[in-house]
Amino acid sequence: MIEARNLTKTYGQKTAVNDITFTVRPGIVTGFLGPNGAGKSTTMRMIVGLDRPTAGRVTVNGRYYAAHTSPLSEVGALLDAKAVHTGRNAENHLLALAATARIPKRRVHEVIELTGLESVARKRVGGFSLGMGQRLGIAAALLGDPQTLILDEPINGLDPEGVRWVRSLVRGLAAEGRTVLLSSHLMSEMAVTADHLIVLGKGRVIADSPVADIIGGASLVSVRVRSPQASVLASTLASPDVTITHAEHDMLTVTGLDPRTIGDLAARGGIALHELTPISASLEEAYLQLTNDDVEYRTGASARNLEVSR
Ligand SMILES: Nc1ncnc2c1ncn2[C@@H]1O[C@H](COP(=O)(O)OP(=O)(O)OP(=O)(O)O)[C@@H](O)[C@H]1O
Repeated sequence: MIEARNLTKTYGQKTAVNDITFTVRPGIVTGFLGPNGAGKSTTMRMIVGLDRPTAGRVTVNGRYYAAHTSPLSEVGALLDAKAVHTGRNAENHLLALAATARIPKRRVHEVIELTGLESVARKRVGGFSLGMGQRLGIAAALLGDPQTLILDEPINGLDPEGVRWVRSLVRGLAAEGRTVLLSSHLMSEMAVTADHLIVLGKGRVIADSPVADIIGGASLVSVRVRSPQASVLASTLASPDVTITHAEHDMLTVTGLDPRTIGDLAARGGIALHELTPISASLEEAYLQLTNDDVEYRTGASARNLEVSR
């Protein structure tokens, strides 16, 4: 369990993390989200003692990271996959890490196998692709067989097979009762990997809820309506705040009215309905609604008009 209480970090005038309190529980995957610069990496670094809080505290299983007798066996972290000695080969990198933490050599070979690095284990890390570097970072995080895992953008650079592998790995680790904190900007992946989300915005916690609640809390995106009199229905529903797309000859997609109002207006006009389906928001849409006021670095209006899949 990771417990942050009134955790704050300032760099000069900049408040990167602003008085945040949260608990990351064992047995589930907790996603850590937020726009660029929201404070996720700073928080993760404070959890593993790489940054000292300006105020407040964060503990893992009731103790500060540094107070654990064998920190690598308590907490495994992937924070910056590039932070390795590029001249070493992967196996030697892991052997060196294992030696400092009195972890047996056998475990190095286990994590190499677990992360699919067998064929490149004797290759220089400097020549690794982004994806292989990520796998090596995950191997290092797993080395001490820790109860708690903190993975900052672990799927960055991974191919679809690698992404799926990380998903089943973290879900498996959580199912074993471990605590897993995972950050990613890929919402579609978070939606299928995480059970719970903590969302930061400008250094504050703006949501701390199960994934389903965050999606459920977003406003309805649209309603799919089928009617043999679709054109008549479209004129009945038309108003300045309503957008209607005539997708197929008998199907409309309506934005700006809820299903009940559409049903009532159709009944009043004597129009038969064959389907009335609310289309709920995807996690990406829910996330964008949630963080709308907390985006520090905006790319322009087009960033809000992402084509989303559901
Ligand atoms: N060492 C530092 N010195 C000064 N400012 C810093 C330092 N580290 C982080 N910051 C600032 O603190 C804020 C939070 O940064 P942080 O890297 O924690 O955000 P993040 O949520 O991880 O972002 P991203 O998604 O881009 O990785 C940013 O405004 C960043 O510029």
